[in-house]
Amino acid sequence: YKEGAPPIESTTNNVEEFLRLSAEKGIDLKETDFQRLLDLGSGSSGVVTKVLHRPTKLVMARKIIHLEMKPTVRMQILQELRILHKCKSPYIVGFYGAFLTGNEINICLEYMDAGSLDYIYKASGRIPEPVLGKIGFAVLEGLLYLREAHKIIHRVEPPYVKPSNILMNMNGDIKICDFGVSGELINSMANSFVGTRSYMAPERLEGDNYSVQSDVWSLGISLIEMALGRFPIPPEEGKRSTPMAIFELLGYIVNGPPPKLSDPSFSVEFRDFIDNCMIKNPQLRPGLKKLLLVGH
Ligand SMILES: CCOC(=O)c1ccc2n[nH]cc2c1
Repeated sequence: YKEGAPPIESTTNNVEEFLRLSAEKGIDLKETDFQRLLDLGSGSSGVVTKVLHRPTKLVMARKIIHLEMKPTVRMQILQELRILHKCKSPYIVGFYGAFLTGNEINICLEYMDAGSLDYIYKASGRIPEPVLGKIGFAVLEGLLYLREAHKIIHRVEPPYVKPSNILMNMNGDIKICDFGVSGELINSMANSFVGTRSYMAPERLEGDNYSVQSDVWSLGISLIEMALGRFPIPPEEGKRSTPMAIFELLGYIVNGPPPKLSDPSFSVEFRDFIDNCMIKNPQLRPGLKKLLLVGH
């Protein structure tokens, strides 16, 4: 980077560039080096802001998680987040590093300038099948990478595969973020966890032990949501006078038929792919590798 050069927006090798620079010049991330540029939203796990890291002129997404926690837990969380330095995949949002400010954990991530897919589908109406195919492929590859390369299976809750956790940039890259690498972070957030258990697979809602297949269910219901432009439970929104309450919705997921993409404007192959993701019995639901084969 050169003094006075424009901020470096999102290109996929930013993280390597940053890590080279920071190693070379001994730069470590600290609060005073950041300039806030724009609020990106607050997800289930924290407030995210577009920031400029002045020393490297890199634009980043900084996620701030406020946690009242004992110093030992804080150090444990930072230690666990270091795993993210090793997560290098075209399907996983890049990680620049993390640091503490008071009672907050600051996680600095690759900035994805097209935003999250829940924002995108809400802005564009529905997402066309060819794009949904790319999304499905990217998420499956990302999950497979996390599981194979780092033995990270998504921990208990919240479900990580949902449209707000799938990000896109103007290069057309699709990456997942917010996967549960830090057990302590998840535990600390568990009681402050609010929101969308509705992406959770029926077996998880019934408290069965975690199965990796649960992410497949979450992917399926996310793809239907992006295909239809609305969360697919209850099936026909129009027929109801009142919106379904969350406990009714969870009961429906556990006891009702699985959501289906029956719209004939989608190919038979895609609808079969979705039906496979939405098989209620996790033993019968296909795994990541099988679905990646189906996809081709
Ligand atoms: C509201 C939840 O948004 C996020 O978690 C998040 C994470 C990394 C990002 N890079 N660019 C945009 C991002 C957004």
